[in-house]
Amino acid sequence: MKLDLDERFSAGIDVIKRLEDRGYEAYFIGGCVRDLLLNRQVADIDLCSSAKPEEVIRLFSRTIPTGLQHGTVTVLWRRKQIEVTTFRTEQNYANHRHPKEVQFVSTLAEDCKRRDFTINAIAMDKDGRIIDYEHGVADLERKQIKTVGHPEERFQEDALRMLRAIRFSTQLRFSIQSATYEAIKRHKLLLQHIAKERISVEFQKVMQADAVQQGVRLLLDSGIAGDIHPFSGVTSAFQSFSTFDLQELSEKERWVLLLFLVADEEKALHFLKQNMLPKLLSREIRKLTKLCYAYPTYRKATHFSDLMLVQLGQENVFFLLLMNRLVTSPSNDYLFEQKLQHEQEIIRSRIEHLPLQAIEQLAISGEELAKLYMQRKKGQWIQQALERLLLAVVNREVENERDRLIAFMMESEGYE
Ligand SMILES: Nc1ccn([C@@H]2O[C@H](COP(=O)(O)OP(=O)(O)OP(=O)(O)O)[C@@H](O)[C@H]2O)c(=O)n1
Repeated sequence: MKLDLDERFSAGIDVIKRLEDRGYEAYFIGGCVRDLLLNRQVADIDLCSSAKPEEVIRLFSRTIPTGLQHGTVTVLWRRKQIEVTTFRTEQNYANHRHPKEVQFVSTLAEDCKRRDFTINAIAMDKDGRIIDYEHGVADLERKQIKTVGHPEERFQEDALRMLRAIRFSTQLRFSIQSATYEAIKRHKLLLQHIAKERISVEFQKVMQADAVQQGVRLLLDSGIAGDIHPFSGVTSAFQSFSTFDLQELSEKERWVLLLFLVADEEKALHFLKQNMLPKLLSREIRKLTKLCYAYPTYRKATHFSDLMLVQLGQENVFFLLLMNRLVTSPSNDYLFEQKLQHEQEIIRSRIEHLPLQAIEQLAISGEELAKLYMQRKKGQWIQQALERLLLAVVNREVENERDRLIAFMMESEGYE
């Protein structure tokens, strides 16, 4: 088989050519070949080569020794980063983690034998010719994840591969070959030895995939979600999570739903922390999760008071409506979307008709209040006064005009 390579591969082709010019072998390998064959977006370009890391470093002017312990050097080539890994085996495993020292080999065939799955062991030369020692192309066609050689050996070498199998199955909507899957069930406890950062990278990819539900079901069925930290603390949340139509939800919504289903705020936030999501996303999820725990029962637009609408803001109220509808609707409710939209419409119209939409729109600020009452020490009373004014404006007891608000303050108890 020979493929046409477009510009995504051009930097890699240049690097291969230079290596070949110096008498080394080099090939595209792993995810880039797999994704090219599947017509998926190609992320990183990885090469494998007979050149040793120090030889790669010598041959290229700009390199980063990204993973010398695995024989990997990153070559910087025309604003692209190409990872070059020397042909190697997997040996000297300690505690089912990465090898202590790398063992180089001389042929591509041997290098392919040490790789995790057949679909990740397809090599391609610079002209687009496929070299497929482990019959990965047939497994791509069969849509199956199968280890190279004995699954036990591959999982003993690196237990994370069991989670990777579930992740690839979820991302690609592939099945897991039965011998591979049975070995996952048997050896799942080896995952206890894996660093939580690596586990969290794989789980995040499951949560991002369209078929997230398939992934969560596999995590449960294989026993990983029941036995392996950090999932073991929240197994029942996983069980109910797997019954939702998750595909329709954004990544953020999926996380908040899962955390809300934990039904214990502290436990949920602890689980979130252990998953090491990107900071911004994590902060947002944390905020929304806390909100869901603070307002667990507001599932109808009429259950929100006017004051709550202003205090929470439309976006947060919409989120609460969604979460509460999700956890209270039967999973086959075909009117789900219509009901949700109807509720959102009611909220939107109620907010529109309020005298003001946010506390910041009050015609007097906290600073102005502090100036008016110079004799008082700044403190909590300012916020309390603002909230009192907000309530009065929302209830139409006073108009949202500066002088009227001041007069209202003066009249009301405790503020003379
Ligand atoms: N535990 C692992 C990790 C990686 N690999 C090999 O190294 C390649 C590159 O690994 P990685 O970049 O983690 O994954 P990709 O297959 O490129 O997939 P993705 O980029 O989607 O993560 C894999 O294809 C596989 O051949 C492996 O054998 N065992």
